[in-house]
Amino acid sequence: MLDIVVSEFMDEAALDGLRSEFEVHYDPTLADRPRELELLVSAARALIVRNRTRVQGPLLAAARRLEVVGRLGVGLDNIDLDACRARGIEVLPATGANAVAVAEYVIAAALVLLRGVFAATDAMLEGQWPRERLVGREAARRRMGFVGFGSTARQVASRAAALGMRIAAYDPHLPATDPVWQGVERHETLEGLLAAADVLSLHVPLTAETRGLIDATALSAMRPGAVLINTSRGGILDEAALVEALRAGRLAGAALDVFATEPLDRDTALLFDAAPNLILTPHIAGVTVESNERVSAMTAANVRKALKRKRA
Ligand SMILES: O=C(O)[C@H](O)COP(=O)(O)O
Repeated sequence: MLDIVVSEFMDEAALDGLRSEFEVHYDPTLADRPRELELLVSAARALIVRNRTRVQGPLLAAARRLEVVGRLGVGLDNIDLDACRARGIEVLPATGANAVAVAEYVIAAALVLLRGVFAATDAMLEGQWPRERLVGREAARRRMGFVGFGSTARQVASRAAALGMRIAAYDPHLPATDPVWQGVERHETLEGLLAAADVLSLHVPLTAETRGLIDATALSAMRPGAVLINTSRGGILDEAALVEALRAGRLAGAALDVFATEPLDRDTALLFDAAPNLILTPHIAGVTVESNERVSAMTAANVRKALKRKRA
């Protein structure tokens, strides 16, 4: 009898651990074949996903034996949490396991965007020597602003502080008395943070409260010449308004790892085409060799424990 279906990529060692105790069906392309996935999940006690599998509507309706969803990551916006709760299906994210990977991505992006020297190879091979055009900015003493100051943002902040950056954040869900605010400029309003940050990094989940949070008005409230990094979720940022701010030169650059539609649809690709100083990556900030091992091991352990507990 099938115990666990894994519909997106997962580390082999963690899979082998699960296979030693359970019947596992692993196919990292299943997220793109929802009908087949529904059929498989109808017999399974557990489902392990990343961010592409829509654990909602028809999939949940088909999943009659489902007891546990293991999430190889932290974002839960692809999962209908209310429906899972109502059915008694546990949803288990890999909390914290990819935070270092995201933090290193954000720091790298901040340095690349501020310095602006790392796209000169083509010009140099053409015989140019564009030194004056490539005089960039230092991170030290600039202000890194965080929208959302949870554990991933704090991993970024400690690294940014080590570079000599000032740390500022807006997080209405963290009480002012929380010790994490020590040494951090705490902003009561989003507008206050936007006006202060030289580098703005987004670290909030996609919820009804955060959808469209960084819209045209928010972007126009940012410091002229600031740069923006989004590793949270695409729906939080108005992509068209960002491109407009980049083209107008109000913002100096952006790095986007997450998008309203993933992979990019044709219209979004056209929108982003040739936008100045825009770095695009395919939802990979949280995925490194090491984080994939940690996330997979944590998820395997979470699912194993839940299945054993439920059987007992
Ligand atoms: O939510 C997350 O942690 C990110 O989406 C990365 O995880 P994923 O690759 O599993 O989506």
